[in-house]
Amino acid sequence: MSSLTKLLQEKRNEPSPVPINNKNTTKSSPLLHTTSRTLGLEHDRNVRNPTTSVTTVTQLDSEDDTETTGSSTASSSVNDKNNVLSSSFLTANFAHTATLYGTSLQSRDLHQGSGSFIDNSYLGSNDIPARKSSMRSSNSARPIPSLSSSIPYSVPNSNKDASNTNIRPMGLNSANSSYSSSWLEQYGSNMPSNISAIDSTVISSPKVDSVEARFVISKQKLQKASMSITHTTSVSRSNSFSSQIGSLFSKGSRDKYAANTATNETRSHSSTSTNSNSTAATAIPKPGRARQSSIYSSSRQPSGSYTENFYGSPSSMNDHPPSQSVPRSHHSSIANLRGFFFKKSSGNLSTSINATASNLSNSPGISSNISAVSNKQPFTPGSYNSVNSDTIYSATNEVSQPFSKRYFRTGEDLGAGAGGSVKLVKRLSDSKILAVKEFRLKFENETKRDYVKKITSEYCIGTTLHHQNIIETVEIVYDNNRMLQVMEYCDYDLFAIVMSDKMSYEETCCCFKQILTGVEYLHSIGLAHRDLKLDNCVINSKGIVKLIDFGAAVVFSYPFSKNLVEASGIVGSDPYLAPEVCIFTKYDPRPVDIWSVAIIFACMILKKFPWKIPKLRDSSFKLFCSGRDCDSLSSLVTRTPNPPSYDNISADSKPVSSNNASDPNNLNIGPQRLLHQLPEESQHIIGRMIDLAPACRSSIDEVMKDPWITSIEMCHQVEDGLKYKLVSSSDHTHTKVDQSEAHIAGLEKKKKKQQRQQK
Ligand SMILES: Nc1ncnc2c1ncn2[C@@H]1O[C@H](COP(=O)(O)OP(=O)(O)OP(=O)(O)O)[C@@H](O)[C@H]1O
Repeated sequence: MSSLTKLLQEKRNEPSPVPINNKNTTKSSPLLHTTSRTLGLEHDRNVRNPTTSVTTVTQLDSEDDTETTGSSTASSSVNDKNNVLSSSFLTANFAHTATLYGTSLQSRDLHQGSGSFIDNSYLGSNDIPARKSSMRSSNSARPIPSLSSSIPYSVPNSNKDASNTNIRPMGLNSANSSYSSSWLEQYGSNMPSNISAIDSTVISSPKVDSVEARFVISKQKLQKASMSITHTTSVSRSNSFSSQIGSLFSKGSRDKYAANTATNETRSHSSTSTNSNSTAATAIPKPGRARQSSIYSSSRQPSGSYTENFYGSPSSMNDHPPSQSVPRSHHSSIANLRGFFFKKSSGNLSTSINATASNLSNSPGISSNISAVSNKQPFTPGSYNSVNSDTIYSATNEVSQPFSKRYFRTGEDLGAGAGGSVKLVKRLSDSKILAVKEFRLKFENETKRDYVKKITSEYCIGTTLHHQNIIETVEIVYDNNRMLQVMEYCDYDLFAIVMSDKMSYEETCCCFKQILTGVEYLHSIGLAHRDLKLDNCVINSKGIVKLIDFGAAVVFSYPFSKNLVEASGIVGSDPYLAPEVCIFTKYDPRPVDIWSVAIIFACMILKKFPWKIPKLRDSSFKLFCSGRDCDSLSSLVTRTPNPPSYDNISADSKPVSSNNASDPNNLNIGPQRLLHQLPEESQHIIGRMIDLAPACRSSIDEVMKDPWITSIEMCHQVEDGLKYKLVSSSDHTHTKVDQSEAHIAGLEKKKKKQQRQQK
């Protein structure tokens, strides 16, 4: 399969048919700074059987092969629907995600076609039929090049086998482009008639069900003293909730940040119940699943004997699976895990990794009972009455007692998603309130291997990460045929706080910077989250934001290696997805995180999504892509580090609003479409973070060095002996909402109640 790297190389060797802004060609991308080197190719454990692959997702229907923005021409006029904007650009993107969930392609199509996710008013009327058609036929479509292959990375022997393209030296230009130009073919279509405004009104969180367990993470010594956790009951939300809650944010909230800043000063001190009537919408379009879980997709990886070997041998987690079962076994998730830890860690860490792996594989019944237990097994309050409970990981020494003797479930659900459900529990020893994630059971159509990979990845990551902006895992237990992850509890979902519409601008910036700090930590250790969204940020009573849900996290770099391990699959939630995820089979996951965090910031400011999905069928996104002196999304996404036009946005060069679509200063098209709605001081770095080209996108290090980011006062904790001391910012306080609305589940309950009352 061709790759983005190859595509870029191809572009460099051939004159670009469309002028591209190359003003600052000397500026180097953080992704491109490393020296060229030949890589030892590693097998891609994610290579699918082409006959069954659904997670590759990079198949485009012939109708979708081109994607043209119609940028820099009057054809991108917002007001003239007769102007031609290449429908190839419009349609090329949507097909990718649609194929992700394997058999869900059609269901997703139908789902979207029903308007449950993309309301008809959001899309051009001409888009919907075309999209349906394309999606349904995408199974027979040609594969799309991977982002990683088009990105400027060196891809030795990349034209030999797609399986060899998932690891590339970070920052190298590629060669040997075999990228098919067919998908760049252009064909026109009429502009949708209703694309004049960013009209996404739904903060939704499609399920994150794609997971690549690329590594095993060993436990580290918990060095921090336990953080104080507020003992507060709460209700839950999950991404499924947020996906259902629909139009939580009013359309009219655009440009409200200034007003909110003024009015929220007083409101932010409120700890009373949230008056969400103004923000909770009645219409609740339910977004479709953003993607199919690569881990859930049996086609994503070969199944069969490897699974049996995995379970059959306690040490098999650290062994390469049989090559005949997993042709790319040497780069299997287990191998990845080994590499990650053995290289990075001392003997202590390696030992603990092995112990973790052994514990998992030796856990009674974990192999034999996975399939036997019903996914609908009831989980009643106080039901931790296990007769068979093994502690796999614990940050404390209080594991002599069975799990059921040490915890009591309060009955409160905190949330549920693709990975499982999260409950509120009380630790009996100190009455501390904690959260317990009960990993889901294996799906019927899921292989044991895929299931264990999913579980292993998430809980191992949880035990490894230690940072104030990352949720702390207290214990991992195998109890009653289920994996349980005990975590610190946070009182609020950031989603719920944003929903309250009480956040001050300074508070928003603080949360934004805390999220960035968490991402900085993740990226510094070679991990990418891949599902960053409001739903996956919780905040404690002290105003400390923590990232949760590492079910989609991947290793992109192993210790002492400069090779980039590319991620694959459309993983994440539609509105937060970076465009390259929807186009290429493989991509660098770091810029994906950066993009998602920028979308989070935009959501916090605008109280709505800029677009519902980063595909050209989404009129708002199409307009965002337009006006860039480039006529195709593929060209935009595969650009080398040539600073985009909006890169130079400043107070001096701020464009003047115009209604003329051909006017480069038209705020309705191009990056200004979104950026002009954001605070001026944020526009530069946010613009860099949502650069369509991942190679040009700011790295987390660049983001953290941005003058505006640096100036943000961020609440944080500092070590004070064995404890942590809160350092609160002086320019804001953190919003507290009533516990009945602190989590999405509470908002959902309220919404259902309102619906009942309306009937
Ligand atoms: N430590 C925590 N404290 C408070 N609430 C939490 C905590 N962990 C999870 N939650 C709540 O539970 C919900 C589900 O958690 P999580 O996202 O880990 O589940 P999931 O099944 O992996 O979801 P997804 O479908 O996004 O993968 C979260 O959205 C959040 O509301």
